[in-house]
Amino acid sequence: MAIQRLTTVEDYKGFLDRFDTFLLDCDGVLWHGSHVLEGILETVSFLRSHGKRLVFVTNNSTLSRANYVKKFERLGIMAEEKDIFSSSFATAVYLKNILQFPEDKRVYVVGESGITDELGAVGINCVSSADDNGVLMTHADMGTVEQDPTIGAVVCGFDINLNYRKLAKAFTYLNNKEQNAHFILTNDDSTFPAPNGVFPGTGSLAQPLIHSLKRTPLIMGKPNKPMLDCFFSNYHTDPTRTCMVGDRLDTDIAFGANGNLETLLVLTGVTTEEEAFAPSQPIKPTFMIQSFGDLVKAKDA
Ligand SMILES: O=C(O)[C@H](O)[C@H](O)COP(=O)(O)O
Ligand SMILES: [Mg+2]
Repeated sequence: MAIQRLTTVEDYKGFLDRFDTFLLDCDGVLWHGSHVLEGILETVSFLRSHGKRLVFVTNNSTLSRANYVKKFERLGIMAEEKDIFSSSFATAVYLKNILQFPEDKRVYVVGESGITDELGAVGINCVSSADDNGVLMTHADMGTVEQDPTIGAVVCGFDINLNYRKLAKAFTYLNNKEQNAHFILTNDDSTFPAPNGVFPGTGSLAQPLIHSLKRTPLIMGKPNKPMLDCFFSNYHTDPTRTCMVGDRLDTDIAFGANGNLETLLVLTGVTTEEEAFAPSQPIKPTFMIQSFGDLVKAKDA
């Protein structure tokens, strides 16, 4: 199926008239970090004024839904926790409901507060690696990394303070065959969209553990089943009138396809136009637009 490129005001209006609900990826669609992209605030207001429902579905595990609400408000977008689905939330739901994680075990978290906050909210005990932020490890320290039999899982997410000490602890817990700790990634995005390009993403940060352990982790976020189940069990929407909007083919657009949704690829994040149109590219969006912020021009139609 050919990708439908949206370029004119009439294209924008025709596209918007097809849908009642938009599942919006965040990094690379709405913002880069704390920089909201051009036209986004106006488009969000325009869509809501026309009765469209907006739901936010992000692989970024660094914030809890409660803190995402604060970020949205700080950046000028009203949002409620019930409309935010993050990979940290999907991870908490999976550990609680699917793994039925035992109460006498703990999760070692290589990541930020989004993970520890969401796991704590469902009553799962965590050991945060934040205590090792900035802690330099020496060769003499190698013998100080000990086993911890209370660790039943290691969860890895985006951790801007990742270091050798954290990796050594995670490796120690995951390499103990008797302990049989679960190895979980909140998501495995290879890169992270930033204002001036991309940086290594969560999936790349976990490679030292994947390579050294020779273990394949369970992955929670888009396009995987835990995030799909987390969304569709909490949010009931008509799939024929719902569009997934994202900047990555291998997470957002694949997630939409896995949920039998039409999809819109934006070119303000990771995926380039050349990548999307490459004949060898197996994942194709339904629609493509330069920026989600362009859609506000439909008001001139
Ligand atoms: O490295 C990461 O974790 C991802 O790049 C980032 O979190 C993506 O977030 P999203 O685009 O799904 O909002
Ligand atoms: Mg994105």
